[in-house]
Amino acid sequence: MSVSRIVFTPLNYVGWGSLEQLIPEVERFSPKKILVVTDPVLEKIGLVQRVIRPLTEQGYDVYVYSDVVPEPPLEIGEKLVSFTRQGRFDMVIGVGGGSAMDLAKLAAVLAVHEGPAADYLNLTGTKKVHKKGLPKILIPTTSGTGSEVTNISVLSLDTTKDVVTHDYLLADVAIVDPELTVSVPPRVTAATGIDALTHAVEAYVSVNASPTTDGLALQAIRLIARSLRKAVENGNDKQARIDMSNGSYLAGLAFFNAGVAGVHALAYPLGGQFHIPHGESNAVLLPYVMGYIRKSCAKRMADILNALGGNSSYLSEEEDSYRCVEELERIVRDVGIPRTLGGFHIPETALERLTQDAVKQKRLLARSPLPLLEDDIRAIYRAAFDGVVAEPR
Ligand SMILES: NC(=O)c1ccc[n+]([C@@H]2O[C@H](COP(=O)([O-])OP(=O)(O)OC[C@H]3O[C@@H](n4cnc5c(N)ncnc54)[C@H](O)[C@@H]3O)[C@@H](O)[C@H]2O)c1
Ligand SMILES: [Fe+2]
Repeated sequence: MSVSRIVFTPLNYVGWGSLEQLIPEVERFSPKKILVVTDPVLEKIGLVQRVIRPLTEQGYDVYVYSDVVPEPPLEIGEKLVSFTRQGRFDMVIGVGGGSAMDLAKLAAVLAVHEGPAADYLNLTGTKKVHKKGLPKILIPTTSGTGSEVTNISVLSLDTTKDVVTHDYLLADVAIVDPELTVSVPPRVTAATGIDALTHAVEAYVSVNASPTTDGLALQAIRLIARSLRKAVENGNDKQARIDMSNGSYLAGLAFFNAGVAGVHALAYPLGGQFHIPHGESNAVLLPYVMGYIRKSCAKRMADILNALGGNSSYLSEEEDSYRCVEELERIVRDVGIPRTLGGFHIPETALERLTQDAVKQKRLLARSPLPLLEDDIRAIYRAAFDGVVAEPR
């Protein structure tokens, strides 16, 4: 019998208008000096002001740090950590997509540790996080990463990505208000939505999946399949935004506990080497990775096909796993993300380096239902370059 270790964020508010819970939650911690971590776009469009105005009106001392960039490089994380240590803040609020929330967590935790953030990286670091850090509230403005409920902070390195991860990086409070996502432009809606879908799909087929994460993942897939296209077509579609917020949140809870695997392992080098946004890197690889591994998890792929609302054969799991890959391909195409590496101007000569970097993501690869070795990874990148799903192994 296997035992699943399940961890959730202690308190989550999810729903249209849930931002109203911010003040009472901040009050619980009685902070004297609050750091808000965000990005310049959110400041420019007035979203950050909307979040912090009630705080300043209540007399809180709030400092806005808005130098976060998408797919934040380690150096930006280092700068923010130094700034947080010097600023003597006693609470951190992350407002934004995964990029801002990831840095908010990192800053809150490393504020009470010593040495550079690089020392705490999973692949190359030598130190371990051992203290909880400052209280933190995370408020997503995209429906994608699920970072508001995970214990991971992702940082971009020269050619790939690495993470700082510990349960102390979990938010004290997550506030998931779909109203904050209405302004997300279509291409970002598409990419972040496929990221969330990938979290749910990879969690469902993960070797660490459990009945708890299965329920979360399948419901996430249902909500995303029903509403992602609508949210991309019309950002003001309230029900579609609500579904996507719930879907990405549920997918976050699922993958944080079951793990993501091959799609993310192969996507990280695309982000690192070619600066492709995280969701788009996942989107372009999703059908090719799932097509390659589908025989190792055919029953589960058949379940995913059902959750996607796809056309089940009701005859053969093998046939349905194939149909599932087709359905995933269709969603990626419908939301307008390029379907081959060539669509991102990645040359054939890059495939070997991508392979060598993906091989290093052992933590992720270990959760694939089909063990993915170097030759498998090479074959999947080749398939994504050629635009033809490879024969499953
Ligand atoms: N911690 C985790 O568990 C986890 C999981 C998956 C991905 N990630 C990481 O998260 C990062 C990606 O996060 P993301 O996909 O949310 O994108 P992002 O945070 O990089 O944001 C993408 C763009 O959308 C803009 N944006 C965000 N919200 C907006 C809004 N409401 N209106 C208008 N524009 C808005 C941002 O300003 C930015 O330009 C990557 O670094 C990725 O590796 C983390
Ligand atoms: Fe992701």
